[in-house]
Amino acid sequence: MKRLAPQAVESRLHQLAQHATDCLIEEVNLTPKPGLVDRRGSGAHQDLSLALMERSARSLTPTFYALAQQCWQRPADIALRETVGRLGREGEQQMMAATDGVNTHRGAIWALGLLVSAAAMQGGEANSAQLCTRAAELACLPDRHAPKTFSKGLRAVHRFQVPGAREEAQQGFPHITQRALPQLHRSREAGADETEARLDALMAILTSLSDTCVLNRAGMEGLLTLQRGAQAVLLAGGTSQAAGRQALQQLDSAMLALNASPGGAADLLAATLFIDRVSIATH
Ligand SMILES: CC(C)(COP(=O)(O)OP(=O)(O)OC[C@H]1O[C@@H](n2cnc3c(N)ncnc32)[C@H](O)[C@@H]1O)[C@@H](O)C(=O)NCCC(=O)NCCS
Ligand SMILES: Nc1ncnc2c1ncn2[C@@H]1O[C@H](COP(=O)(O)OP(=O)(O)OP(=O)(O)O)[C@@H](O)[C@H]1O
Repeated sequence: MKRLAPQAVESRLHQLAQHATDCLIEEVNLTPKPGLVDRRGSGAHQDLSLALMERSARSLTPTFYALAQQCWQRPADIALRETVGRLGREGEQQMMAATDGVNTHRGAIWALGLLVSAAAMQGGEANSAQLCTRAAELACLPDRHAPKTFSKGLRAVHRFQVPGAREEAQQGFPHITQRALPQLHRSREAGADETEARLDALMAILTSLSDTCVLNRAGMEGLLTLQRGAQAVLLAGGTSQAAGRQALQQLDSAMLALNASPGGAADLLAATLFIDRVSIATH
């Protein structure tokens, strides 16, 4: 690993934290997303808004910075896992303080927190596969201090016997490496503009993610509706095509009718944008 001067390290740590926050802000501003908060409004959410999501994203920069600082050029071991867990939980408290108790970004703190940590472990230089592998190593390690509390995500994982946020990270974010990033690149190369390419990447995640946010609100039927709807957008040529945009509009209406929204997929899209920004290109 390269040895950087202290000032260069400091600037890289700040950059990683700022990129993570920027990706959250870009995710929420991406429009139109099915059922999610975007520039048009709150989607299927009563307690969320664009302004609240942006405030929440900004409150997380110090958490991402602390994660990067603690993880800089360190190997994945239990001590580091426990530090990351503590900082992640403190980040959740920062978020809750900034939003008056509304859960805006719990899943995003988890995914982006692990990826910021992974980028720092690699000394700020890694390709997407290395980033996801390092993040998975951390996610697989036990954290003695993790509270054994009830969560909506765990309830869905047990009830429907599907992988959730924890498993996605432990498996090295397959929805990012095998779906979202390849789709993002394919759509860009096919001439889609950046908004269309990002929406297509979101659709690619949605085609197979077992999003516990959707399962909790709309059950397995709701999740299947979402997965088929996203597939229809991509089969119609993606959101750069009129038929693809129309399929997306139908999917949005279906999600609003089900009062459901794929918050987990939105988190993974933000994480995809982060990897796209910080990783060394290998494709
Ligand atoms: C693993 C987490 C997300 C808790 O998972 P759990 O399923 O119990 O949680 P909860 O219902 O609170 O939140 C789940 C969130 O994950 C996202 N999500 C849902 N489904 C999925 C999925 N299939 N894949 C990825 N993300 C998903 C959604 O945003 C959802 O709101 C996390 O909050 C956690 O354990 N944090 C502890 C602190 C820690 O160790 N942090 C380290 C990194 S900073
Ligand atoms: N643009 C977005 N719009 C909506 N949700 C998003 C967006 N981006 C990320 N999310 C994620 O979605 C999650 C919100 O999901 P959900 O509403 O299911 O959470 P909850 O408050 O725990 O549950 P509920 O609202 O069903 O009571 C947030 O934790 C956040 O990680």
